[in-house]
Amino acid sequence: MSTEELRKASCQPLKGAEHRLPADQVNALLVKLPGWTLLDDGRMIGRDYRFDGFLGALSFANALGWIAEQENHHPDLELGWGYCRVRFSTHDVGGLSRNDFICAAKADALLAS
Ligand SMILES: C[C@H](O)[C@H](O)[C@H]1CNC2=NC(N)=NC(=O)C2=N1
Repeated sequence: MSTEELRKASCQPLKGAEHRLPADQVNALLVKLPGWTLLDDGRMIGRDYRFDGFLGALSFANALGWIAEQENHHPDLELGWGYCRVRFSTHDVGGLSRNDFICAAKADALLAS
């Protein structure tokens, strides 16, 4: 899947370990999302976004929150002055699913010019 395809895709309800992506697919998708890294022994992806102040970080977190509700797929967020730390994993599969990469691409698209 290309970055553009990920950005346009919708999350699907996924439950069960059979939906967990194998390492080769994870690595192939990560290549499409520069800035995102593998965390937690490959069970999570994350990216730290930088902003000029607090309001930028807060606005980004709010926009991402709206997307998360639409997609029913939710990030772990940590924010403060100048940064928003985003983490995705799929609790319902016990690791990474396609949904994490779709939402990561949508998060990036919020800031793309
Ligand atoms: C019941 C509800 O649909 C599920 O728990 C959804 C909600 N949002 C979710 N978000 C994330 N990141 N992983 C999930 O497994 C997940 N599951």
